[in-house]
Amino acid sequence: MIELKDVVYCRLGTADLAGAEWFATNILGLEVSERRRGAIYFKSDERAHTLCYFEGDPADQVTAFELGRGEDLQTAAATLEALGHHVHYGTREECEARLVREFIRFRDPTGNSIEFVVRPETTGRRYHGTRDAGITGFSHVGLCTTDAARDEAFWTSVCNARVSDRIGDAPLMRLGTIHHSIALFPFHKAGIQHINHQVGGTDDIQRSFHFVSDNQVKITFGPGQHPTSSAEFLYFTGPDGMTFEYSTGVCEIHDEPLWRDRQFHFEPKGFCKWGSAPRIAAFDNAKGGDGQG
Ligand SMILES: O=C/C=C/C(C(=O)O)=C(/O)C(=O)O
Ligand SMILES: [Fe+2]
Repeated sequence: MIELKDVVYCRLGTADLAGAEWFATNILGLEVSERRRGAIYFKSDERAHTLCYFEGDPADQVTAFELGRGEDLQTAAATLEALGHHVHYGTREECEARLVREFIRFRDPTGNSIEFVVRPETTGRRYHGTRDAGITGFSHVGLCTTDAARDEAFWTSVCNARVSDRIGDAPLMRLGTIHHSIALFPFHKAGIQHINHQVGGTDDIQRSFHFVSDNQVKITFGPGQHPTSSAEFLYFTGPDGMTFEYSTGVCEIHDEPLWRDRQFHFEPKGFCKWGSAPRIAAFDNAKGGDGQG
């Protein structure tokens, strides 16, 4: 079993690095932690970085998870190779570019590019956003899946994820006590479906709703409240069509052996307690939106 501790960063290719920086700082509210040739690193909490935009193909999207120790990485690589995954071992320069000690990269069964990393850098210095979005940290990713049952089995049997709830066939899975760190949404191709940052409270969701709309950024869902995690949320569209989510109040699961995953219906009520309908492609089967994400 590959023991994942947490989701640690996303890397997104873009043809417009300056535009991505403008959005990440002025709209999303992240802090630039470092600039390198062809790449900009962003902080959202005490970690050295939780998002990196780099000059490249917007289809080049990576999600990284932290493993405990170097030995775990070797074992994980052997497990993945035995299952037929091609495993790339990060070179010294690639590790340096990710601020990690070691990493491997492979594709999950859908084809999502995943990195397992050891010893990602932290700063011990709190994050200070360009605008006061109230961000408390990077928290989870939604990944597209072309076969939810197959990919759920990968994340829960090969890795240590546990299903907290399902919406239709879409599992929301935890790695620690937070309700979910990974969610899988059925879609016809691989990709990051959304990137979540937690914010301090309802005020931040409401203030961002007005701020984001006033800045002509497309809101695709919310404000609303998820019946699954109880989190209040707002989704909006960033560079290259990426969906970003702010949420607050995600529930934690502490009664681990007793928790039973719940089944929610894949329709608007399964997504929002307040009646907001999603306009996000991978939520489109929910019949609530126009499929634009
Ligand atoms: O509507 C589905 C999403 C549910 C949740 C949640 O319960 O918090 C998410 O954050 C998500 O996967 O986007
Ligand atoms: Fe989410």
